[in-house]
Amino acid sequence: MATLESNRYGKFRVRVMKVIRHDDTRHEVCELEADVLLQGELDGSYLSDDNSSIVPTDTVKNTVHFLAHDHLETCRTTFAEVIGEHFLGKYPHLAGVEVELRERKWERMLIGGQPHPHSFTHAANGEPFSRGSFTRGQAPLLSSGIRGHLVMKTTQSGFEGYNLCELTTLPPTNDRVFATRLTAEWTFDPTATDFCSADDAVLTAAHEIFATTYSPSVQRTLYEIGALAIDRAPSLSRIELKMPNVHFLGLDLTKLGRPGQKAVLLPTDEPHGEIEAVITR
Ligand SMILES: O=c1[nH]c(=O)c2[nH]c(=O)[nH]c2[nH]1
Repeated sequence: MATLESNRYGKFRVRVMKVIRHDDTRHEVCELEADVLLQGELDGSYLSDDNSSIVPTDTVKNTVHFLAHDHLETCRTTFAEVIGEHFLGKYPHLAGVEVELRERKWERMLIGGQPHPHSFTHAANGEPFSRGSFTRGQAPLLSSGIRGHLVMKTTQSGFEGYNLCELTTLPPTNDRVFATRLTAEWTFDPTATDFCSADDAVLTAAHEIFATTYSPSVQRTLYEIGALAIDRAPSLSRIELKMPNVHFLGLDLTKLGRPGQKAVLLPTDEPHGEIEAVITR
């Protein structure tokens, strides 16, 4: 006999762009793509032909557009909260809502060194996102993060003193290129309100550790980034970091008449090291 163990449904990839007009020519923008998943007393729609519990996914899409019109400012995480609370408030048969918002970041163009009031360029280094998990009767769980933020340093990184065995061929080094496609997600404690300044603090901490400290391993640098982020952003309770080691391999150009050269490297995508950790307060 079959049993319906769990179920949820919603609309994915709902896109929206809001122009916030401070006056005729000075604008701000916020472009998002939303995934919204609903859970609750919905079993009837799977176990019978009764659709009465289903808020159509088309309505879910319209809701995101409507809420964007009335409430979207420039803070993603706040808008995730608006969406989650709207669905739980409006539909008593829903018990839980999951929201993910991915942002396309638009940055003001610099024209003659001055930020332009209504012309923007895509700031494309990584995909910023926010997630909200809303359960009726509980405080919302909100997080923010970035996927695939590419950073590189060309020295002040090494890897030595690691485990050696008969399968080890890696030479130790105290001077290597270190590049990573940082993915991080930081969770806010329930009292947090200023999500955007926490986002800025985390990325600034990541850049600062990466650029200004010697890295003895990706593992160590990852931890130092997480620890400084927790220190600098008091509203964070937890940060999860993923730092693939994007290798640039030394090229042997001896046969081309350039023995021992260190300037020309081979960028590689695979295989890559994968270093991950969760750091909590
Ligand atoms: O920083 C590093 N951590 C590792 O775990 C590792 N493994 C490896 O081959 N190179 C590196 N570098």
